[in-house]
Amino acid sequence: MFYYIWIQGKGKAFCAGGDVSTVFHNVTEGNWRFGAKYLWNLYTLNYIIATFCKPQVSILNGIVMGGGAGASIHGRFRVVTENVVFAMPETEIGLSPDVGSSYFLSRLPGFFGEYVGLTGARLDGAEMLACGLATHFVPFARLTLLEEALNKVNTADPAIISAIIDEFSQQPHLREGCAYHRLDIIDKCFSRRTVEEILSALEREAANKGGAWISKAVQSLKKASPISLKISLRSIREGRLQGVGQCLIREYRISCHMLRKEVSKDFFEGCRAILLDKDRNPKWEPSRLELISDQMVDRYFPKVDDEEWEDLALPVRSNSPASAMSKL
Ligand SMILES: CC(C)(COP(=O)(O)OP(=O)(O)OC[C@H]1O[C@@H](n2cnc3c(N)ncnc32)[C@H](O)[C@@H]1OP(=O)(O)O)[C@@H](O)C(=O)NCCC(=O)NCCSC(=O)/C=C/c1ccc(O)cc1
Repeated sequence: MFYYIWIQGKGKAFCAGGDVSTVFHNVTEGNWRFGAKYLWNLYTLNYIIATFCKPQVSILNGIVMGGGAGASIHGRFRVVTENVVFAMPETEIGLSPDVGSSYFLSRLPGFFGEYVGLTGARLDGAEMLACGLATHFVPFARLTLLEEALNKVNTADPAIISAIIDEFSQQPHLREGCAYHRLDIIDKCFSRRTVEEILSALEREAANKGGAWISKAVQSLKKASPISLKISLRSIREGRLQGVGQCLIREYRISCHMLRKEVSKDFFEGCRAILLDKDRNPKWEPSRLELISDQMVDRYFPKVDDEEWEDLALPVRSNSPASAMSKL
């Protein structure tokens, strides 16, 4: 029996999100509940990981996006290598960052979580470690030795596991020009109340000889679904004051409203443009931030008004030790 959990992907991607194309086909054939059921199971799993009594060691050594983040970041130890590419790209496909990310993004320093969640920026291992998404950086070449060392002690004691991972860890170099070097600018821009104000603040910084990452952030915000951006900002902001369970419940309601195409069909347009037809030219509706009222955004947050719909009912985790809760 193992007293800790080791979780690692096979191939180049740990997980590049859920299988969005399958959900797309089911829902376009009128079966939105297929997607809702999938997310119910997924978010329940995220909650179990986030509150599990055994320490989980997640190895992030490839593309980790969306669903992959939910399977790994809630674990007690997040070990990254030089091969990791991390992103929460949901606003690019008309969704909103989910899998409990409104919890872990809102815990990052300053307003870095808003930056990552709204722009879908890709982070490398050094940046993940600097911001706290990762707990350790271990070179890929040393992973097998690390696994062997952990197997040898086979313990549930987080202090011992941490000390062993430390032995294999390195301090990576934070890339010149990476966004994390300019937390001051990120805080100044991403602390604004609305997406419109965030975008204007970034554009002013870009005009003021800002770094390449600022222009990229502006481009990403302009390319993303406007309604997804507004929903996502509100979701991450609400997440700051909530536990991981409440965050998942809110995210479940948002995702179900999106699957039901109640206010906007952007999720389907995003999947079409990015994953299926691959023209990378989504036609968002509403097409601009100014066309989206607070009342339209409000509609994504309450329970779904449908007799057959059930809210997310997370398992009771009263036996979890304090060390198992709130990893970030
Ligand atoms: C960086 C990637 C992961 C790899 O890039 P690449 O190395 O240049 O490779 P490709 O882009 O050619 O992708 C390889 C194949 O994987 C497919 N793919 C690549 N991500 C995916 C993918 N999430 N799904 C379903 N095929 C994919 C992609 O379409 C392509 O298919 P094919 O041309 O048939 O080989 C790139 O594909 C990428 O950015 N993908 C989008 C990642 C993404 O936005 N993920 C979604 C996060 S949101 C999420 O998970 C929500 C799930 C959800 C679940 C249930 C619901 O009810 C509602 C929502």
